[in-house]
Amino acid sequence: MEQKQFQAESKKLMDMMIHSIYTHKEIFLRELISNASDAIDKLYFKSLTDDSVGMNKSDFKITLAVDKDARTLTITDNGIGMTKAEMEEHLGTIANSGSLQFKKENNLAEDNQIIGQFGVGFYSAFMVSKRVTVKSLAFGEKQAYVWQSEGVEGYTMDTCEKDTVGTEITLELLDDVAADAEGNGGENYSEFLDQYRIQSLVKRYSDYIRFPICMDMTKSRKKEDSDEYEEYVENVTLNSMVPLWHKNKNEISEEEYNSFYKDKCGDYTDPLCHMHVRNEGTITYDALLYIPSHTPFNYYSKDYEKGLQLYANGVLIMDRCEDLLPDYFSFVKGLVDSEDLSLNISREMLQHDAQLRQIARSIERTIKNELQRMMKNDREKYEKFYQAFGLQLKYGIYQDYGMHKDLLQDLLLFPSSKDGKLVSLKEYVDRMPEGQDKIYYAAGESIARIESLPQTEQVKDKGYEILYFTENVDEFAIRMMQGYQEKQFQSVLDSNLDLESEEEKKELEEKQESSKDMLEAVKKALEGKVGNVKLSGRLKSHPVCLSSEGELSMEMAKTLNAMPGTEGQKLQAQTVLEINPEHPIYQRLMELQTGDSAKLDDYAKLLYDQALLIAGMPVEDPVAFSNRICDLM
Ligand SMILES: Nc1ncnc2c1ncn2[C@@H]1O[C@H](COP(=O)(O)OP(=O)(O)OP(=O)(O)O)[C@@H](O)[C@H]1O
Repeated sequence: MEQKQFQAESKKLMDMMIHSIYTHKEIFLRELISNASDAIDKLYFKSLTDDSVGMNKSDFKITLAVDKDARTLTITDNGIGMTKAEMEEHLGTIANSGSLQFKKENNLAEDNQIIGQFGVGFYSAFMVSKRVTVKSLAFGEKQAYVWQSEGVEGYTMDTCEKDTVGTEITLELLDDVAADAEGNGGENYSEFLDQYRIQSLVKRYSDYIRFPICMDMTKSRKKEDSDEYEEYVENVTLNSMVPLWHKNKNEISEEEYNSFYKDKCGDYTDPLCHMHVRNEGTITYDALLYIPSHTPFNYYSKDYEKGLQLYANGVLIMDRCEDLLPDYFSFVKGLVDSEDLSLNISREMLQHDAQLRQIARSIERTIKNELQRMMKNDREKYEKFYQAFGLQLKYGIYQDYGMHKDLLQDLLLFPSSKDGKLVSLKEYVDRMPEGQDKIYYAAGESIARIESLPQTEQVKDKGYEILYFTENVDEFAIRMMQGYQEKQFQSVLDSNLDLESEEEKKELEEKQESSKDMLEAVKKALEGKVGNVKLSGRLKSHPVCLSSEGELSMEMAKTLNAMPGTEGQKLQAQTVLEINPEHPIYQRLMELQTGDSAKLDDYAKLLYDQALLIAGMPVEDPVAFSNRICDLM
């Protein structure tokens, strides 16, 4: 059988290369600067073993120049240059990367800084140019060559004058295209002649190229001893070169960390803390992570977008890589830089999610450890963090059927009945008195509201601490956790609290039996509003209280019923009206049961409404409630 080669229609391929690979035209500058940086790296590498290069690291630079009249942008480097053959091979052949070849030939380690690998980036220049001219003098050569192309039709090559080693690429920008009547389809290429636009593109994509990227910028200043202004030209280095995260931690001041955060993450206040990580395990990456000191205004809304910036070898790949952060740590800001990423050809995406997942897992651990350290060593700071983002951690526990509870449960804090301070679950369990085997909590609108609930009295009298759940998600979250350190959570608003002694229970049962008819009559009067009416062993000063039975508590039902889309299908907690047998009202009810059943009805309804009000719930018929009170008065 005959072996055949695949054929490629090179014009079509080139057209696809130019118009289909990249989403944003502006990245052409990133690609050409990366090529210039690679060329310099190659010559620098040579200079380490070859004295004839005659250059120091500080001599290398990339220059950008704009000529508005000629509509050209020129990118010049004093790197290794290209020979005639190399120009033909690398610029005349799609997907032929001289940089990849160089890495292979020189056995460069994986962590070298050379960026190019696919052999396509150069062609992005044609997204914005009608003609591209490359003049180059290769190191060690006497003759320079010029390569010129207008895109798909091919290229020309010739000798040219060039005295210095390196490459100069001139882009003749395309003409602007006016938008149609609806404002669609317009293209503005002139923006790439604007010095500030170029400056911002360099800052955005190429800030950490390790050689200076310089440009003459026209600025304006006040003339000395005059109110007039004059223009002057200043050669400005546009990039910061050394990424902050590549510096040694002990060389970076708090101030530097903070101003980097404010600059990059668009916050006007200092962050609460930073994490500077260098990971050298199976996957190598650097990360600079921050926790803001306040909740962003849109944080708990759909508009908030989580994510970290992602760099590959100091070149920006993605502005917001969502996959690097789990939702429960979505408040974290910052960046990750890795040499180990498999990029796709446009450098806009990653090839293998596995690497990203590995980095994300490691980052998750870092954040958790940092928060735990803060909780232990700087409680005040942690509580500040918790005020801002604690709610998100609770959502995290509730999410995914409680899958993340082990990771997050020790980061939770709740206000407590003990001293009004926030307490962690571990602290709660560690200080539980002997005999207590459950974690008690009470859910309600506010701490003040919960503290006034009659049901809390008995638990406090026992010397047990109560966690106050004031946020809607609290009770849902702990239901997902089921328990903590083998201790069950127990709502003090549950009707089966079971805190009485055997003797007390017996006494209550007897009384319950003898009050059966009255309790039955009260239940009947309430017309199905409560599932049960019973005598209570836990009430002290209050005549009645409302508690619930079963999985769904009253607070949970309230939350679920407030959700959009639940109209017309309200959930109902199984409620129990508890009556205090030690209160004078009990005696009165017993009397009425045998005497005036109409009055008993009224009293039952009144007591139920009172119980609702104490529980922080609205009475169903306020007018009827008010009329009944007036009748009594
Ligand atoms: N300024 C330059 N100086 C020297 N050689 C260059 C220059 N620009 C491009 N080259 C050569 O042309 C080759 C092709 O460049 P191109 O940008 O298309 O791909 P690449 O940089 O190798 O890979 P990638 O597509 O990943 O960026 C480079 O590998 C390099 O050998």
